[in-house]
Amino acid sequence: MTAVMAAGDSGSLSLGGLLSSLEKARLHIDSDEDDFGFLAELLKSRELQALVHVHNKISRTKKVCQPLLSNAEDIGISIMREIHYRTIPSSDAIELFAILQSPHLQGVLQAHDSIAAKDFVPHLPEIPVEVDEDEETVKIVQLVKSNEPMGATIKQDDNTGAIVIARIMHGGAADRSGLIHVGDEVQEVNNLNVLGKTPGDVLKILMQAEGTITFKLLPAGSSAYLRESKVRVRAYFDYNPKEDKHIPCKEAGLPFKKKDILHIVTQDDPYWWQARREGDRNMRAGLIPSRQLQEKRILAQRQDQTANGQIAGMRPKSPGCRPSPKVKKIIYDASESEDFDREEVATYEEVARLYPRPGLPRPIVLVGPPGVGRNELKRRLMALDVDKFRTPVPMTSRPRRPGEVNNRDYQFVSRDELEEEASAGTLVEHGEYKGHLYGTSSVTLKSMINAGYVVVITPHYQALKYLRTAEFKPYVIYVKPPTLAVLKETRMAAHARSTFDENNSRGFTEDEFRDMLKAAARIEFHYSHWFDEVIVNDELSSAFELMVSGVNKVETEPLWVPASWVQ
Ligand SMILES: Nc1ncnc2c1ncn2[C@@H]1O[C@H](COP(=O)(O)OP(=O)(O)OP(=O)(O)O)[C@@H](O)[C@H]1O
Repeated sequence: MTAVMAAGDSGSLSLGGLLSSLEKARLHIDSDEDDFGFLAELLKSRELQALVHVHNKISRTKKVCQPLLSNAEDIGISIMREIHYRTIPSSDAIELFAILQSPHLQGVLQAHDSIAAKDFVPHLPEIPVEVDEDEETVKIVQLVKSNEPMGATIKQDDNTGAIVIARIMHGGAADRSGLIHVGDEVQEVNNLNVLGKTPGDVLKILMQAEGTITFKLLPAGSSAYLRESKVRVRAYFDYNPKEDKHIPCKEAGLPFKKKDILHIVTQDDPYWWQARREGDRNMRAGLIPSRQLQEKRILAQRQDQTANGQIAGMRPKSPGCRPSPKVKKIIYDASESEDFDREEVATYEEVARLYPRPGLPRPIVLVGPPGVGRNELKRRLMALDVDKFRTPVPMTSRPRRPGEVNNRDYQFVSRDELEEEASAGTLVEHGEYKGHLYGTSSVTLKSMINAGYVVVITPHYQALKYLRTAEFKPYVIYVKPPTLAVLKETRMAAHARSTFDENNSRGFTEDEFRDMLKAAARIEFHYSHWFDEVIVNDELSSAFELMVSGVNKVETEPLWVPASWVQ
């Protein structure tokens, strides 16, 4: 039996006409009465009539119901952002903001995007088909060749040598036709038998073909179709398929940059996932290396680099070689080698949108190399609104100095108390300096967050491992030093005080600037995947402005965070 399928048939159906043709045919065809009875019942059934009614209604509508995009929700957010940054928004803009912010409209936009991305197909059980052993069911599929790639890849079946569909790209022409599935065997292309041909031969035929291309396909045994997953990930590396020797089809690859949010459409293949860049209007998915493949690649690359000594400078120094600590304040008690002990292979992180929670602001965490200006930025931010921004007072075991006030400058506690807190794991960071312990209590931090303050902290970068949790949901800003030349110029012009000098009595030395840049390189190498924002602290006023707009963004916009923080 040959079933001819054509996408987009919009002709109206008449069940009455079909029924009378069936009655007429009954007299001439020698067939089982039961079969005729079954068909007649089906054509008379109310369910089928209702379906046909809906079909006819839709097909009579002049407008073609095709989604123009699948990122309406993102566009809504961009408009809200645009309105938010207007100094004096018009009343219409304010009204639009309120409409876009309403959960109902956001739900509608989300539903629209799911439908546009075909993220709605229910899992139906397979319909058992009884096929005559000698008879093969083939399907004829026609696709119109255009500038857009076909959205399918082919390969030669290892066992049978037949040409089969290897992959269907989500949202591509083949996928949209709904008629081609992974595993379908290609028998003919434009009436040319492809039996015994290689995938290369078939590609040549396809390249030479013009207009409509007709495929004769033998459907795969299982018609497992693709269902889009809802997984979003943040990529932690740059990817260019053109430079990837191993990708099955370079044209089908999806290039992306570190920190891009990707919508993973399928993870069926252990090595090659299909994804779209979030917010990309192009509904066609592309191939990207799976987490498993990328982890293997990174580990192999690191082994090579280590063997060639390329990352030797990044490796932990032996204790004997470590320079004596110069940091004035808290010396965090984790050694540099901790970076390596806990090192993970950063490939993708599953993310979800976290909407601002009124009365429960996210803490702002400033990290960066010592001396870069985190405390200066924090001080300026706190001065903007003393009732809104707070910073926890650190604890110390050192005796109170004249003029110091308990709970303002430090919480003065005994060494035993601090040690107990540290071993109970209730400190987000702690360290020892000149024989005295210092630490920041996670209890204080939590109570400030729960009281509705925007907490601003400047912990040691290694504390990120303990802070970046669902409990605190921090927004991490990395304060990056500018180039050596700009560092020297800006700090000298501002008579900046060296934080490496205990008394803050002198400016930074050239060596200290160089140390700052070295520390920055190390922090970026190990922790950059955790930064929500990077601010280069060159001109203090512009760095501060960037920080203020980052802080505003956290309060007003849904932002991507690890998926586990949202569940
Ligand atoms: N962009 C800048 N231009 C000029 N001077 C700056 C700039 N940023 C910071 N400074 C100055 O540099 C000095 C060190 O800054 P700050 O105390 O904020 O460093 P820090 O990152 O908190 O260091 P540490 O982590 O060692 O405490 C201060 O005198 C500060 O005013």
